[in-house]
Amino acid sequence: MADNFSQPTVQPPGAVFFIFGATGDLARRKLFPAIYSLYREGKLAEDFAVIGVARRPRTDEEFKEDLYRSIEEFCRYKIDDQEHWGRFAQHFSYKSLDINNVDGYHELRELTESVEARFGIPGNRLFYLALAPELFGSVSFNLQKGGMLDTSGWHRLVIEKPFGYDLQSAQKLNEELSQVFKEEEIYRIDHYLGKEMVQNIEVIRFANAFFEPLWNNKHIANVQITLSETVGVEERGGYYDHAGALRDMGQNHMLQMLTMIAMEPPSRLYAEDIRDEKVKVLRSLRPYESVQEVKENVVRGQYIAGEARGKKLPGYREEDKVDPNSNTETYFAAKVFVDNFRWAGVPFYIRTGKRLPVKTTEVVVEFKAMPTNVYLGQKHTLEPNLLVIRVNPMEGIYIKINAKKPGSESQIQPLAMDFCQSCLVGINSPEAYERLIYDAAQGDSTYFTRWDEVAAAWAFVDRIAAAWQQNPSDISTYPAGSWGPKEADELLAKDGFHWWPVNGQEEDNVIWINPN
Ligand SMILES: NC(=O)C1=CN([C@@H]2O[C@H](COP(=O)(O)OP(=O)(O)OC[C@H]3O[C@@H](n4cnc5c(N)ncnc54)[C@H](OP(=O)(O)O)[C@@H]3O)[C@@H](O)[C@H]2O)C=CC1
Ligand SMILES: O=C1O[C@H](COP(=O)(O)O)[C@@H](O)[C@H](O)[C@H]1O
Repeated sequence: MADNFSQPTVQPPGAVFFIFGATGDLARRKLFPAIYSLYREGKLAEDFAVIGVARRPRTDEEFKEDLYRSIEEFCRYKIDDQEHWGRFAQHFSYKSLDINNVDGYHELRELTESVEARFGIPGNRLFYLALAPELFGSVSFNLQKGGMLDTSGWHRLVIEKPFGYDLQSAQKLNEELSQVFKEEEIYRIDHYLGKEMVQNIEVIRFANAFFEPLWNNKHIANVQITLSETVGVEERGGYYDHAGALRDMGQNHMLQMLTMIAMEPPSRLYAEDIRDEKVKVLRSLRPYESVQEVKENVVRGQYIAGEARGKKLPGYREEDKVDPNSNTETYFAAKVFVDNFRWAGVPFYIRTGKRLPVKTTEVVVEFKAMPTNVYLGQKHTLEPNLLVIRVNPMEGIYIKINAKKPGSESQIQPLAMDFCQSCLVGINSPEAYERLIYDAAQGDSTYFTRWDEVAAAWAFVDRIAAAWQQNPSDISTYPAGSWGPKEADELLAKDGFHWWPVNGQEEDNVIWINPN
């Protein structure tokens, strides 16, 4: 079955990939495995090289040992052919460098020129900054001063989130970067945009006559976007305690998913056309005008000690590198409106949190009730139709409809017609970072965020953060392993709705039709 999904491979032009932060967590868990998967699938030819950069001393051999371990542990492909591994690993070298030290870049340049000559690479350079954001400005200036951009090939800068802490700091960062790189050379990562099913939202919407005519306020009652995680803050307490759920997930992944659901069809499938439509959605978000409006529409919470799957879990304030008096939110839910013709009056409910019962990312589109329920006389309340897009870790879509219960006179039964993509593709579904690294090497910026999108998202989020700042300790709590503060349920109940159980759980009355 998996063959149905295979497609011809186009290899990007030869380039050197610089991983700044090559000894860090992101490189180890995501970037090296993604590069290996691309190579395994023939999506990288032999004319590429990777230069890892960080301060720690490493010989090339030690670096390759780190690489090997990272792939063994985190890659969806296992290393099963040592000769093939040798061919892959020869493309990697390491340079120990403090990125604030401009003199070191001359040595980096010499190393780069030698690998370019060795692999026949025509001066194309992709700089991936897997670094703390405070270093982004400095590394770009030093790349320029150190002569790393003096080549006839292209230069691209790939930067990780968070892009700033608020609109003001994001603007400052953007000004620094734009002194060295043009907007079209900057690839701002939001790894959710690299996820198969997030990209599929576009196709489901614009390639199906079933959905697009109904995709508006006449037919849709509400949209729910859930990004729930079972993990706590793990080793990232220092970063997270400063950021919180709103900045860590809300400003980027959640609003980006919302734009994919709400945007108008682009005139062509070009990066700028799609990004133009997305930014219009962000500009149409209704801003909260007062602290009171934020309180009425946005819920924040922090997990306290609890239990999941028989395991006791600590509260957020007991986590490593977290302030024991912290008021940082580990959960938020919001009611958001997109004030345009298509969506006027339709609430978008978004929620995310750490230490929730299930790891899932899911979009539920709830359709309005039929104009008249002709079955009412027979005491039937009709369930609303749902379109559910499962993003992560299960991938697929299902639609929930009402049908006659077989054999009964007129009893009505909800049916969920389920297309489980991950059941078909299994482990062959590419990781988001594979797609994004490949796209950046191809020069395709469709699934990267443009500066005006980032700025509009910060402008929206900053108002919430500012209102919270007025009353930092006004935060609800929820036991680790639960579905978050009860206020998040009340947010929907006030409008006559409820959160749909993720993965269709707890819905005993539904018959599932799953052809897999
Ligand atoms: N880890 C993750 O899952 C995710 C991370 N991110 C973002 O990715 C970026 C990197 O995160 P992560 O890998 O977790 O961070 P780590 O702290 O694990 O790694 C940071 C890296 O930066 C290097 N470094 C720090 N200072 C310097 C310096 N002055 N000169 C050269 N290298 C330096 C470190 O190496 P050394 O100490 O050897 O110098 C290390 O390789 C951050 O922006 C983070 O927010 C985003 C999403 C998810
Ligand atoms: O960007 C981030 O995303 C992860 C969740 O990503 P997923 O692909 O596993 O759903 C989150 O854990 C992390 O806090 C955040 O920085």
